[in-house]
Amino acid sequence: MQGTDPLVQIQNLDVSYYTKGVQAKALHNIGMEILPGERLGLVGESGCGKSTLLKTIMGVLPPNGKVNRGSIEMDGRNLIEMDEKLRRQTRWAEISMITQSALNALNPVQRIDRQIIEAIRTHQAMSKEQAAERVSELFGMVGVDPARARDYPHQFSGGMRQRAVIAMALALSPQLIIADEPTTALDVIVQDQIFSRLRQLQQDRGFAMILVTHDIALVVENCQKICVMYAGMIIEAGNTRDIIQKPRHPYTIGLINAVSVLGSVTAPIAIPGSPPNLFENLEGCRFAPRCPFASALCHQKIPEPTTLENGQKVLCHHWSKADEFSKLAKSPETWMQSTTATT
Ligand SMILES: Nc1ncnc2c1ncn2[C@@H]1O[C@H](COP(=O)(O)OP(=O)(O)OP(=O)(O)O)[C@@H](O)[C@H]1O
Repeated sequence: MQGTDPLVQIQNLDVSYYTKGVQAKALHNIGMEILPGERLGLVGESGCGKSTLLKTIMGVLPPNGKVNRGSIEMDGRNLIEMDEKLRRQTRWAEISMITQSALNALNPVQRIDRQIIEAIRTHQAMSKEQAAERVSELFGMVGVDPARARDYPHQFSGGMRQRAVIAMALALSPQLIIADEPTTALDVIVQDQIFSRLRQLQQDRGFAMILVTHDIALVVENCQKICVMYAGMIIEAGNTRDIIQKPRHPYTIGLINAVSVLGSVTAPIAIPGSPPNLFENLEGCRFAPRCPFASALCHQKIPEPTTLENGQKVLCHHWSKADEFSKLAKSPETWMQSTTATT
């Protein structure tokens, strides 16, 4: 079910890491909103800032990470300005996370039910018996026999462990679940099973979900909305169907062509080169050095965001030529023309 007021609204968010006094601008001017009950996919290559954005939403940035500007509003409160005690209460109870590796999320020397019972009782006044009942219910929800709840993590297969982590994320019925590459370590069949279960749970229980992945095909299958990140910025966002049918940013066009079925190209075309080093001073559009369509302006000036009639947002000086770019981008030779691509 979708309402009109956003559940979470992020505005003008800048986050940097400081290493030996040198600043890496990991997030620059991030703006996005998540409606209640919405599934939003956040895609981009490794190092583009996806994890930094999630950690900022969860309030778990490492000590050298700093929010320099912006707000994250949830239920009328700015999470960035909230004191740490209140912030801790929102974690798991209002926003929870399913991490890349279930092995990292679960304590290997503790039975799984105890871990979930402890997580529940840290936030809610509940007897051990009531919490244990809740664990059985949660196991049923994620499709694992509740009788297995007393196992240790190593007694579970990879898929079962990831289901246990999903059970933990659901334990306190949060309004937002962030899933960070939740199935990367699993084979394709188990991946499909986990995603169909997650979608079902999301529809039944109505929580909103941010799915973070480098795999745009997963977003197409699972999310109504998509945000494409590049080098710390959201360069395109909107309804998944609109963006797949009519991408307006050359980077999004490239990501789609890297998956042949989506890009309807005979063989996947990789985008040559790699994202910029964020510790360097970057001028102009951050994708310009790899973009086959970049002009002199692109190398000099960061584009202003444009919002199209369908609500699609794009950050490209030349978005109006995107149909032409899409045609040219289906040829691998086009990508070889980008001036400073390194591979
Ligand atoms: N603790 C840190 N200290 C300094 N720089 C960091 C730190 N964590 C991340 N970075 C840098 O911030 C940028 C964004 O990294 P981030 O991990 O958010 O990207 P990502 O898109 O999640 O990548 P991946 O898909 O590989 O997890 C990268 O340039 C990375 O090197």
